[in-house]
Amino acid sequence: MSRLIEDYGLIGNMVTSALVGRDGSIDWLCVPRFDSDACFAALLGTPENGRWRLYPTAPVRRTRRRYLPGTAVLETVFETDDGAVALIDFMPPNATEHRGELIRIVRGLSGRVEMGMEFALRFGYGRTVPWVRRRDYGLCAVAGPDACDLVTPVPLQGKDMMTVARFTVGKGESAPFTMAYYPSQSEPRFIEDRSIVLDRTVRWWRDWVGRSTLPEGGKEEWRDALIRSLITLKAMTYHPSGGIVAAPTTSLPEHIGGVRNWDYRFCWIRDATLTVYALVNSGHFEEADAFRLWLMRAAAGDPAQMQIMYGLGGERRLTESEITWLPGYENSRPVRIGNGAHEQLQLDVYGELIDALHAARQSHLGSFQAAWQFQCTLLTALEKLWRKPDAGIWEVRGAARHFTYSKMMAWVAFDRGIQAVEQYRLDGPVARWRAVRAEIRADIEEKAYDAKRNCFVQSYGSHSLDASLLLMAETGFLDPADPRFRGTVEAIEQDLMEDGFVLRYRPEDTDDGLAGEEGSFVLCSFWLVNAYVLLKRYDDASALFERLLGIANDLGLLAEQYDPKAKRQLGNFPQAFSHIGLITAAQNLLQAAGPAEQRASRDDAGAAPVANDRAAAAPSE
Ligand SMILES: OC[C@H]1O[C@H](O[C@H]2O[C@H](CO)[C@@H](O)[C@H](O)[C@H]2O)[C@H](O)[C@@H](O)[C@@H]1O
Repeated sequence: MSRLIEDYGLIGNMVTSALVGRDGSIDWLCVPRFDSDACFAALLGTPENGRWRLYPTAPVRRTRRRYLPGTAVLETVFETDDGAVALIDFMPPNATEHRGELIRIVRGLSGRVEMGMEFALRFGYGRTVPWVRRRDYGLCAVAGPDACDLVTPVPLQGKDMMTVARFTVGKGESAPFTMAYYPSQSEPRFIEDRSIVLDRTVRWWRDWVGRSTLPEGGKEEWRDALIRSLITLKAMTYHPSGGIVAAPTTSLPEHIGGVRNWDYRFCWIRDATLTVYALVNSGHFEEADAFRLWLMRAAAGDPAQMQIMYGLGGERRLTESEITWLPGYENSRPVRIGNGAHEQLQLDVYGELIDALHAARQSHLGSFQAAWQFQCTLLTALEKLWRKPDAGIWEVRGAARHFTYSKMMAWVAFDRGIQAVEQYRLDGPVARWRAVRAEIRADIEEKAYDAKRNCFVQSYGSHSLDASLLLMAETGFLDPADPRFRGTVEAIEQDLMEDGFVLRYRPEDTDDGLAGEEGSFVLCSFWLVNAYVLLKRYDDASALFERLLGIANDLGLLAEQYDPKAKRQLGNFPQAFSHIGLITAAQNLLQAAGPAEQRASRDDAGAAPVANDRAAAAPSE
């Protein structure tokens, strides 16, 4: 299939999600969970790999689409010479780990439009053709552990290993379809009136959005983009356990035709904690608490065995393998499932986690006694680990090295531990932690600073830049007024910017163990917005933010990367990282003291911003 990545919209039920093309074809759906096998995999193959298409049979003159405001309900309007229809796609948020529904309603808006339907269900990532039986309500399809009903009053027919239909819809009429999936050994569930479920789903999303705390004022488009990103992050949470996926897709390429294709349908501690951070800053505490409990269960046991990522239920074995029968998006092979990164050492996750738990503590979330004991154990493990080379935030598959960002986040981990003792009178070996914190700082300042260029570098002894260094002030490691921060930002602008967007690093300068190139990394450009805010370069910050809003698709969705030459999105879609970046940058631009400034100044959440008090908080340094 050669639809652009940005031609897709996302619908979801906080257990799984689907990608709907602007032509009305659902080309990606994994059931029952985000990380289950896909039953529609045309996204990474051909229509024979499974899809569900609803379309006007006459030529479409114009297509427009939008989410119903404040919801994840997608409406696509097709205009033909015979009239116009709206296709409404959504997944009710009452799904479980075993069952869920995808609902499609075709509504006549004007004239009389003939519609076609093609339903090709292929379990097992596009390979397994189910056994399909006719029912008075539609059809029932079964293959191995999976079953699915298609419930509709529209007459269905079998053709070429698919189910097809032709029907017409006049103004004011509608044709509903429910795809209900469940384990094949159980009974199908009663299907409710679709318009009642639609109303309930719309209300559910609007109630959720209504609980957000949004910055006052600012441009309407910025606020709309922020709300869309919040909804998109919420759609990536896995309600049964509190886990959060990095993205709901696998193997959308970082370079068309290349090998940089990864499975993101798992819970990375880094991505999830940053998601929680963005949600908490927007008033959504429930997700944070659910994630904290998920984390305590996932990482329970020997801290030396803590992984950088887990399955949605906390599963540890995420063995990477290839789906050889799928040709890949625009022939970008291999299509991978599982992710070998789960076995890597990535030191930054300790800092991200302890920083997020610190932020949660400042927001007075839940019971923190268990979380505090857990953090103390992590710091004990990190005391032994922080000197080791690692795979870094970008999960390089080349040789391990001493990444500056990893060391800085180890500094953050001890720093937040010390703050917890100082500010909340928690019990911990603070003198020892202060000594480790000072040792890490000295190590970084000695080995990762290029005095000639006045900038920090990607790893000890290297001359390459890395966009993660944009966070040096936001994490509190450097004062925003430190000339070395300004120097680092300027060096990144010179070395890593292409056509106005930021690369995470230059693959030609960084042995990441992989062939080929990649696009600019969307999150990194948002980090530059935040760095500009901290440097008080507000015009540059707004201009870059606007440019970034311009690369989102018409629905406000962002993939992991963007190719500024080809002007198209790349990588898994939509990606939590990109939407986290958008939310945080919007808050930094719209609030007098946004999250970057609060984090940089280590201000207590909710309190008035104060000047950076690093010297006072870190007397031993
Ligand atoms: O580019 C190599 C690596 O790419 C993926 O990692 C990226 O996505 C992760 C999930 O969003 C994110 O946490 C990480 O920072 C990114 O570099 C992939 O998952 C890795 O297996 C791969 O080595």
